[in-house]
Amino acid sequence: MTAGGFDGVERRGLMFVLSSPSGAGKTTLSRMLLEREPGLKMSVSATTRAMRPGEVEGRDYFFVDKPKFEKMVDQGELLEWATVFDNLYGTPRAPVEAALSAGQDVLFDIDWQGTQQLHQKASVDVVRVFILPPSAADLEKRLHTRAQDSDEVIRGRMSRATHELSHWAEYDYIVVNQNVDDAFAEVQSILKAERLKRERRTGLTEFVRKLQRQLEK
Ligand SMILES: Nc1ncnc2c1ncn2[C@@H]1O[C@H](COP(=O)(O)OP(=O)(O)OP(=O)(O)O)[C@@H](O)[C@H]1O
Ligand SMILES: Nc1nc2c(ncn2[C@@H]2O[C@H](COP(=O)(O)O)[C@@H](O)[C@H]2O)c(=O)[nH]1
Repeated sequence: MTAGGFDGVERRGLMFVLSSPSGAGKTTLSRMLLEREPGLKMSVSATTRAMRPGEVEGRDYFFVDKPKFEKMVDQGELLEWATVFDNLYGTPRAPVEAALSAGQDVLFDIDWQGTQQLHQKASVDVVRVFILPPSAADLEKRLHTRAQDSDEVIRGRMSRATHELSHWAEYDYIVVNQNVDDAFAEVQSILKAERLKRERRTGLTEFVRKLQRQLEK
């Protein structure tokens, strides 16, 4: 099955990826997108990282231990996976394939390594968006304001930010998340435009043929 737009033209589902240095705002923007964009489903990752206060099993992540994660890798259950900040993270394959074949678009909050793997597997269906913080000071402030990681973890994430940033040019779109509403509007516009791309819209040929038949009458 394929997704249908407001105009009823069928199209292939897409994989919408948000990446950024930790704390730039991917989770915030993802939640806003999911609230306001019907037809978009979040890919919930598996991770060996410890659960943060307020996180919910199966909503934020599937929290698994290392042997379980390694078994998922061995059995080909992950579409992509990577080591990030000394923990393992990966995308369960089955829910993504089920959502795409049910005509939904899928949203991913994954790092540059996972994005490269997804792009290698399904390049035309992957839309890559990189979120930048307005400044290093803002990034650090956001990690502290979130108040979910220790100072040591925050220091580690800040020191990895330069490396994460170095991958910005591998992305299709770059959004600076200064004001969250402005950044959201930009991300939403990207999704809307990508949904309209001719090559995804498998129903266009039939739609235009029908129009032509009507015009010939
Ligand atoms: N434009 C913004 N202005 C101020 N604060 C923001 C903005 N966007 C997000 N935040 C806040 O910054 C903190 C980090 O945001 P968020 O958790 O969305 O980042 P993230 O990129 O998902 O991080 P991680 O990669 O570690 O999961 C949160 O407390 C969030 O509310
Ligand atoms: N390659 C993947 N990266 C992932 C996945 N799920 C999350 N992530 C990235 O990990 C870091 C840290 O996340 P946090 O929740 O511990 O703050 C962040 O950059 C995420 O985008 C995944 O399945 N694959």
